Amino acid sequence: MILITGGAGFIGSHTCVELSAAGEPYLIYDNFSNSSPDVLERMARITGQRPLHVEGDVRDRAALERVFAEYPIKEVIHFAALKAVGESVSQPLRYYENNVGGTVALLQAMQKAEVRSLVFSSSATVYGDPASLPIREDFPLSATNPYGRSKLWMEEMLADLAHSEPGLWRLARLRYFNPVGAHASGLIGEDPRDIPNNLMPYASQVAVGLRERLSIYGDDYPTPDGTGVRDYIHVTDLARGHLAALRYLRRNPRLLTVNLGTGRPVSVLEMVRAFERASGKAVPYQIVARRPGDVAQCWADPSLAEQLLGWKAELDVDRMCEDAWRWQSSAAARGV
Ligand SMILES: NC(=O)c1ccc[n+]([C@@H]2O[C@H](COP(=O)([O-])OP(=O)(O)OC[C@H]3O[C@@H](n4cnc5c(N)ncnc54)[C@H](O)[C@@H]3O)[C@@H](O)[C@H]2O)c1
Ligand SMILES: O=c1ccn([C@@H]2O[C@H](COP(=O)(O)OP(=O)(O)O[C@H]3O[C@H](CO)[C@H](O)[C@H](O)[C@H]3O)[C@@H](O)[C@H]2O)c(=O)[nH]1
Repeated sequence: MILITGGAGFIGSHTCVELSAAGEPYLIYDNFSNSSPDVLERMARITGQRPLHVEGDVRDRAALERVFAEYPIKEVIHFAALKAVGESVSQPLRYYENNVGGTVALLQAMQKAEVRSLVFSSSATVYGDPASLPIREDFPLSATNPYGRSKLWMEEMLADLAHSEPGLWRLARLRYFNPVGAHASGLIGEDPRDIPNNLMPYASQVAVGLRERLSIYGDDYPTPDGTGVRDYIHVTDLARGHLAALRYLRRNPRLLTVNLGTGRPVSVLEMVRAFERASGKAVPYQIVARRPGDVAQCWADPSLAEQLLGWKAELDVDRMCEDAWRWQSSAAARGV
């Protein structure tokens, strides 16, 4: 059985659905701080079975120890974290406590239970402002905000742990690029509680009429159309990457570090146009000043993941937008 921390969240719920399809048993462990138990019902409509879950916090080591004692857990996928970059700047201690503290407690509980296989959600944010593109895993790392620093520290903690008990730990550090889209059923997707920080959920809310217009943060970057360029990856492709990483770790007791991206650069304006095509709705926008801390361009060299895991992203930007739109325009996303 696989323990999925943060399994009720955006990427976690999609990964659970893929695990169900692959016949892999799992247990969701989530405190619902950024998700709702409703998602469990919607996942059941996709998989045919309500997922097993325990409500709990990853910082609560005693609760985790009970979970390891009670269920036959052999592997962990660790999604649980706070992820809003701006909020991490104003509340750094909350981010370090939740993300770093939660990961320490989880790893301690794992060590005690002799469970030594973990797939960890890292982020392309660990590359800071890359000196060249596409980004390979051996590029220099840096952090520009507390969220990014928490990811860097957790990556380093995992490396220290691997060195402390050579050959025992099976650890994957998956560096996600920009996850977007939703499940093809329209039943699960990204569900931001407040005003969305990220491009795709914001554009979706404009298209559905919840917000008046999108602000595009700068059109004077050194990019083909002046707007920021990213590597958007469909959340279902990303979810499948976790299965590939688990299977790799089952064969290889080592520390794995891979990019999960498509390798295809897409600008903000290209994304807005793709979203308009997919939704048939206009996405009115205004150009505003650059957002502090944004890099001009960021996209992956995804070849290591293909070579080691036999995984590559398959779904294109049009499909990402169609699925995001199906989710955003569904009753579930509107909370009705
Ligand atoms: N979405 C992105 O753009 C992105 C990019 C790179 C990396 N990541 C990382 O991927 C992971 C999943 O992200 P997501 O987009 O699915 O976020 P999300 O907020 O939708 O999901 C995270 C889940 O973890 C839960 N959680 C948070 N703190 C917890 C705690 N202390 N104990 C138990 N549960 C807790 C939340 O309730 C939520 O269900 C995170 O680690 C995030 O940092 C996300
Ligand atoms: O309302 C918006 C929101 C975003 N953008 C632009 O759209 C692009 C993508 O921005 P997102 O906020 O969607 O994503 P980021 O690349 O800034 O960051 C995301 O991906 C990173 C990894 O690359 C980190 O994981 C981070 O946590 C996660 O939010 C950027 O050029 C940004 O300036 C806008 O123009 N308007």
